Amino acid sequence: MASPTFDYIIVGGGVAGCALASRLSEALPKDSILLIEAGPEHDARIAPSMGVALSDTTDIQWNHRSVPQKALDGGTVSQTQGKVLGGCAAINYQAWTRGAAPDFDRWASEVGDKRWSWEGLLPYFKKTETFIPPKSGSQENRPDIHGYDGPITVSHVSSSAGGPRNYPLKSMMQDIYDKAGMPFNPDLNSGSPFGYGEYPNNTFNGERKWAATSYKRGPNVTLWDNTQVSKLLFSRKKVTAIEVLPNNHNGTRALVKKEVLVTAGVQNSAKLLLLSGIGPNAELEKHKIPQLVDLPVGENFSDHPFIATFWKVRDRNLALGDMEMISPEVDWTAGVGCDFLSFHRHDDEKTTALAKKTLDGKAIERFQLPGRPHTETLTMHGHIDLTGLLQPPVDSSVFTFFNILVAPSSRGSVQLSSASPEDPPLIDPAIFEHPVDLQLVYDLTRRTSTAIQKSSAVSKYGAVEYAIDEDIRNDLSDEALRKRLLNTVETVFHGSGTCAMGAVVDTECRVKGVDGLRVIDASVFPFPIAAHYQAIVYAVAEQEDVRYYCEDFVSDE
Ligand SMILES: Cc1cc2nc3c(=O)[nH]c(=O)nc-3n(C[C@H](O)[C@H](O)[C@H](O)COP(=O)(O)OP(=O)(O)OC[C@H]3O[C@@H](n4cnc5c(N)ncnc54)[C@H](O)[C@@H]3O)c2cc1C
Repeated sequence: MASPTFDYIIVGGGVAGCALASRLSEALPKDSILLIEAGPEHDARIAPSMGVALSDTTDIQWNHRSVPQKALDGGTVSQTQGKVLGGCAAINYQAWTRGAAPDFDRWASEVGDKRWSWEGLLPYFKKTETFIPPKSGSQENRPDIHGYDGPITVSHVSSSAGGPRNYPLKSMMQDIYDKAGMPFNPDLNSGSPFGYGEYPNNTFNGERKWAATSYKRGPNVTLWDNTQVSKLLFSRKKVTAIEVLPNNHNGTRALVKKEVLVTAGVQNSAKLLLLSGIGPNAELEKHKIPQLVDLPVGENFSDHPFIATFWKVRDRNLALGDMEMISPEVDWTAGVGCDFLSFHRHDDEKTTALAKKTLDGKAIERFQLPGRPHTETLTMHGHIDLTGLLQPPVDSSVFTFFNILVAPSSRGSVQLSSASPEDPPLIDPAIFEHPVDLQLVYDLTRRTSTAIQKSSAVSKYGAVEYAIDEDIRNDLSDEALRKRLLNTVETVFHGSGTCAMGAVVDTECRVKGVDGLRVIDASVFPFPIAAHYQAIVYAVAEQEDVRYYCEDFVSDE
């Protein structure tokens, strides 16, 4: 069979891939676009808000694990990703956060292009969403910074239509945040996310709103699902075709006239570039792959790891797993069982001194960047254990506190395990390797656990921490926190940076040193952003899409 030819080929039908396929097909109706996704087009488990989430191991995920982590005594963590049309947005927890304005302003100044600043990205954050403000803070919301006719419905616990969401432990949660000295923030997506606010999420009426179904594809898009791209082919330095695994789509090769957009996610975009000869010499030589261009592909990888604490309350029928799924007070199927999340900084003397002693150059500048959060907490009404190893107490209502590091200084890598495209990559998120990262997560966990002890969680509900050794229950020393860490550590799956802007791609997301190839996904973040990543990846894809059809598009560089 002759190889089919397309104007554009998009590799990876995740957040960025689906958004780009939709926008390009709308803007360039005469161009042919091939969207290739390694997983299936549909899966009935995705649409319900409580469908696939919380990192179950399923056949619509890559189910990768990290390499042994030095700071975890050789332990490993899940590094799963979505393998289905919609990518991780089909399996994620649906938190919708844009992050802090200073993070993007820093991004723009590091790459020398103000379109990546907060003001530069704001139109695209708006373009993505149909925003439904939280009822709790609507008076103080800023309508000017939200979008009202975008593909993704972004609601809040109090404003998502569908079943009631009066979680029985809600006011207790609020009391904990108050006791932790975290002020209420009426809009976590204003560019200043400090304090706690209602969980913004891309769920409405009990249904996930995600890339694959919310972004419509025009008739000029051809979809090859269940098809994994194994290699990019070049003539001199111009990309000319893609190859797929021999047993996928009859092993058909597809030729490209204009561009290939790699949107395969932070792990697989790097893997594909490396398999195609784009990467560091030493890494390619190890696998006998001829080098096309020498770029630091796969370096600069990071993730957002956490310590979880688990709490059992005295009364029953107050939390997910211990109540009817649908009751007059709460319909657990109406959305993710989470009321609040919050972001914080750590400018205390001890942390600042450690940062100054152990970080330098860009790392210390980023750490000290005013207005950039270092950590986040997220509270869930139930036993939410991502390790899958901790048993909840029988017949009890429980809640979980995630103490998350969102500004890691540690950097790891994504490398090849072999030259075979069928083998998973070697993924090293370097969790908590940097001493400042540990200090931050310990401080946050101390702060939240102390607040819980002082709050109505204990005085009214008799909360007791579980899933820890008896002898450290009241101990919040670094040693005791390390035990909690080793027991509960995972990440919230916010990988980024393996094809960083500035180092691997330019500010148009074009891969340096070759023609006709872009990477557009979470790989291009130059450093970790203090947020959950999907809203940012949508905005990156929306922003990048403008380059293709806006003829009077003028660079401000
Ligand atoms: C369990 C989990 C929970 C999360 N929770 C949240 C959350 O609550 N809020 C939030 O904002 N973010 C969350 N995230 C992160 C967020 O979803 C991702 O950062 C975001 O989806 C990344 O988008 P992307 O386009 O870079 O990649 P992806 O969405 O991962 O898309 C990549 C796509 O490419 C496909 N692909 C890969 N390799 C190939 C190949 N060789 N050929 C063809 N196709 C290929 C994949 O199958 C996938 O569909 C979560 C992630 C996970 C895994």
